[in-house]
Amino acid sequence: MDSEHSLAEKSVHLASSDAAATVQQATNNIHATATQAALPPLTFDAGYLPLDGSTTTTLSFESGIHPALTTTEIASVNADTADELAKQLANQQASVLTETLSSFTSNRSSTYNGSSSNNNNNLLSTFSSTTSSTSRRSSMQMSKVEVRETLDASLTENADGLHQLKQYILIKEIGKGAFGKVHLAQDENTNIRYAVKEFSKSKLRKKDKANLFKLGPRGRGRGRRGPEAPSPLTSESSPLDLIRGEVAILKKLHHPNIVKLYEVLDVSAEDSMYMVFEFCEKGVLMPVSLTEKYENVFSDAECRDVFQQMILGIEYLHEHDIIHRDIKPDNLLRSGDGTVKIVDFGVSEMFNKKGDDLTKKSAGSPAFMAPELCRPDHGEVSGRATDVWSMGVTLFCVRFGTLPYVSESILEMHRVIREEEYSIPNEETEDPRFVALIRSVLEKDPAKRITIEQLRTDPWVTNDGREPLISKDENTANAVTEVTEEDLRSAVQKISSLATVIKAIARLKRGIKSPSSRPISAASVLQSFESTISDRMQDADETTPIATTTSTAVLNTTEATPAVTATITTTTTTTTTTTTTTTSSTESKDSLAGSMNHVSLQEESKAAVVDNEKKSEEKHAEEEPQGYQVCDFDTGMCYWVPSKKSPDATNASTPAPEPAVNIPSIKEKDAKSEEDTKTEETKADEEIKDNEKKVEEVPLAPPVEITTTAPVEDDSKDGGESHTATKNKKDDTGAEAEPEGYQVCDFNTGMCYWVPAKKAKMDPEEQQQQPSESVSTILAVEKETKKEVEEKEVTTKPAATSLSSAPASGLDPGLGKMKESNENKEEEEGVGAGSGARTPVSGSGSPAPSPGSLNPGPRLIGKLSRDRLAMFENS
Ligand SMILES: Nc1ncnc2c1ncn2[C@@H]1O[C@H](COP(=O)(O)OP(=O)(O)OP(=O)(O)O)[C@@H](O)[C@H]1O
Repeated sequence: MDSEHSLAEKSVHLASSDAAATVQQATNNIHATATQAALPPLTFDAGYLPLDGSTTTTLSFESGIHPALTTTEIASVNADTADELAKQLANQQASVLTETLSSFTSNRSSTYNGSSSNNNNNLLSTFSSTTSSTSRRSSMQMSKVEVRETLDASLTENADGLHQLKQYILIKEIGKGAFGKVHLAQDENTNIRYAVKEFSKSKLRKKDKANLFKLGPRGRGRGRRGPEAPSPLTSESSPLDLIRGEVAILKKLHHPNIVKLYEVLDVSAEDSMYMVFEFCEKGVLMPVSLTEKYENVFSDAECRDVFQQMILGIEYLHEHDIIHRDIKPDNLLRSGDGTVKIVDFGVSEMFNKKGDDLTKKSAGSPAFMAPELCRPDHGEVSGRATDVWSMGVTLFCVRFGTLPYVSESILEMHRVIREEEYSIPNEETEDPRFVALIRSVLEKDPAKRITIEQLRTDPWVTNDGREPLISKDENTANAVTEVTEEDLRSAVQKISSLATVIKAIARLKRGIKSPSSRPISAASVLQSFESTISDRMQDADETTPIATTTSTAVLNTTEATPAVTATITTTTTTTTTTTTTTTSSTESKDSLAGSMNHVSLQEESKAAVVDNEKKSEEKHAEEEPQGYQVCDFDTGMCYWVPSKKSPDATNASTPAPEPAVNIPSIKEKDAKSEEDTKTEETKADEEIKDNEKKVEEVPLAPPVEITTTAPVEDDSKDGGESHTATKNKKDDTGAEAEPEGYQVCDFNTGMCYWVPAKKAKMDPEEQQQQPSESVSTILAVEKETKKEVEEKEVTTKPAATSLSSAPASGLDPGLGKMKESNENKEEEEGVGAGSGARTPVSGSGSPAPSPGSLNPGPRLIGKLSRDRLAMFENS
């Protein structure tokens, strides 16, 4: 076992193999022993004991290896509890186990508290002491578990004829979800039981496609939100992407009231994927029916206990900017000790901006949906308030066995929820505090609805202070605070303005430390960035695999060894490397956790980076086609602009720009004298100022007369006939409308162009989501020498002409229909890759009309100054 796992190991010298077997047995049965009255206040899942029959065995408490090993409440496991456990185990080796457990526990605690320098975040054991609601409320410390993802799992049949997935023996079906069955499974090594949820990949794909049409590029797919939100599947996508969003959320959450996810398995040869969850043996809180009353309702005290746990779980989620959006009794399971577990994050949404919870999406089950969501065009609503409403409906159900609002059709249900009042059964005999609480939770006006914060001190919830909840700090203490790949990804994902994206890149290039002062590896940022780009582009077309190529070209990414990637920090990253391999991604993640205080690049790594860069440049020179990509971040469209040397450059007469990859390497930079740099900077500043002046001179809404032979969608009847359209229409008020078109920028050169375009049809929701960035906010990366700038201008202008045939449909993120029609056009017109000077690498399905067939084409807008860059950074 490698050193990373050493903390979690403990060698135990046992007198005999019999003793070893005893300990094995005892450990396997810890969970049962504890829960089945032998040790009521303490339960913990067994450790993994790979016994070899000898006199020495190893206790492996490592969740990274074995999913059973999840710490739930380390803090409460101390020498005493271990001692107590040992007594109960009643075997001759108990003291050994006791010692082992306590020593392991103290090790873990110190690691958890950050005092260990080892990067052992994923090495955790499973101990919990949560059986009574008091203990549940009093100790919420949990630690992280690394969720394993296996892409090549296989489903086999064991000797008993049972299906087996890795070590999980599928015992029986315990439920059915929308995408497949849920199985009770048992780990053949530890006998610990799990709920293994099966997903049909084909069903997920169908849903993914359906949502693609329904919701547009940002609202699509199961678990589509925040970091690691799945892209529409391409032939190259991992099937895991289908559930990536849900997995990403669950990975971040470590709370007793949130179901624990241990593993995600993809059986590549079959239609199934599996998520391995902690088993909640008491099942759903209660069945809910639209028509029948559930008779076995909860007592007042039980309701309080359940509701308190819901508050804690939801508070924890909201604190981490996650909105569940489907709270209902069906999604509240109970473990053996009665702990409520919130499950099913399939429609949950993770907000990337702290405090932001505004959502436009309607999700969840109609009967539990808040009134503000029960409108076809409800605009942005507070996700937190909608979760509170659903909690209220759930509480109503568990208390009265019925729903507050019932209707047979969804539309009517929406109307009833919006407009009608519910009645509380036997209100007169009900606890007035409960009635008051229900009324404040089921308040139709979200602004007046009680908040989670207020629920904490509600008289019924706390039973007039006699049963207080643990403090918010304690409840949310186990925050996932370190910067992870996911965080970065999400940060970039939510960056909607072109300026912000450029700013991020500019910062990266200039090696400015992130505002949070956290060391973020260049690789991570670049990788996040490229994911965003590729995600957006894949939004535009799920049929063309583009991610890797595109990101590589845009960001001048090259392969880096994991070791190098892991040590890069922002201070000196400049043009260092990134990688798209899984290995380096992991390494990079580790580096984030492990290098929190580093601000400079170590010499060793620097040399490695330079070396690597050189190698990769050589490699790219051989492999990469010459050219560069320009991207419009508002639409997510990117285009490949071949350079002179490019094999794609069919329009050889048009001088193409140099590949936009000439950001000075560290090596080059180091070689320049400071003086040279200063002179260059001064020159560049002057040039930038000039350009800025040009930017200001460019009218934001230039009236453009467009003559085109390309069929414009609205005028499709005209076929390929030539016609003229005035793009700048006046709106109702007579004001000059925004120019129609889009910006493309080459981030390496900092050059931006305005490309007039035909009117895009856009889903109104999407249209609102799409940022509209004014031209004046375009900024450029500095540090170009005057010469370089001049060269760029000279060389890029012709390219701009070639770009004039950029498909206007690139504006349209509505995708589905547009894509179809574009594909048809492409066939009809015989236009495609290689037919023009530029090929849309996004594979958006947009045609690449022949040069000159569209509008006058992009115009150079210019660059922004350092001042403006600084202004963005300060804002
Ligand atoms: N972790 C678990 N422990 C025990 N039983 C579970 C667990 N997860 C699911 N189940 C059982 O399986 C049933 C179906 O669960 P599942 O979450 O798949 O249903 P669903 O709400 O339709 O979800 P989805 O829409 O995501 O498929 C649940 O009602 C419950 O009985």
